[in-house]
Amino acid sequence: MSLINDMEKILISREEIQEKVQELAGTLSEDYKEEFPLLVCVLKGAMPFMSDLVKEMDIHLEMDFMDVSTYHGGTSSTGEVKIEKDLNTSVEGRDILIVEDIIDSGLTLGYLVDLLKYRKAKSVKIVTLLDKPTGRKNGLSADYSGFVIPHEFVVGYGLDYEEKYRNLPYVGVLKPSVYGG
Ligand SMILES: O=P(O)(O)OC[C@H]1O[C@H](OP(=O)(O)OP(=O)(O)O)[C@H](O)[C@@H]1O
Ligand code: HPA
Ligand SMILES: [Mg+2]
Repeated sequence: MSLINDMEKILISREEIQEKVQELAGTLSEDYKEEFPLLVCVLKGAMPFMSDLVKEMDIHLEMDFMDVSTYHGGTSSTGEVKIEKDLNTSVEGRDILIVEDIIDSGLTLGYLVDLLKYRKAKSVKIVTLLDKPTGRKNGLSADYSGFVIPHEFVVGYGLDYEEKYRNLPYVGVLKPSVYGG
């Protein structure tokens, strides 16, 4: 038994991810070489991306972690977000790079960007591995983006279905039978 048996298809292979992470890290290292950026990993999904990205960045940087949950429920989609774990570092005057696995509705990041600006960050930028523009409920866009993906629910490389599949080294779409269909 292998987890790959649960996949309908692989959208992005391990090799394609590795190549893209190196490319993004190179660009970021160039753009931030004069700064001492604070990389903010949005738990839990961005953990594998953050881990691989920082190892390819050849500049001084600081890391911190934040865990937020977004309430999409009810009839409103106001992007109300609850902070489950806050940063340990002050962002005032800092150049912040938010590291995300995916931007879908944009509500999580919309909230985070506003919060970090309110806390007087010098700059706030976003790097995301995946961008699903068809899901967007606000005008949010990433400053650095790996792959634009179609309107499908994806798992792997940090992304979960019921907390599972985050450990896959690739990004894929599950077979309908996995959802109990
Ligand atoms: O653009 P959005 O519609 O807000 O969706 C994107 C966010 O949703 C997922 O996280 P989730 O809140 O499910 O938590 P997790 O990272 O712990 O899986 C994903 O990791 C992003 O953080
Ligand atoms: N997969 C897993 N988690 C997600 C997704 C997705 O496509 N979009 C937002 N959170
Ligand atoms: Mg997340």
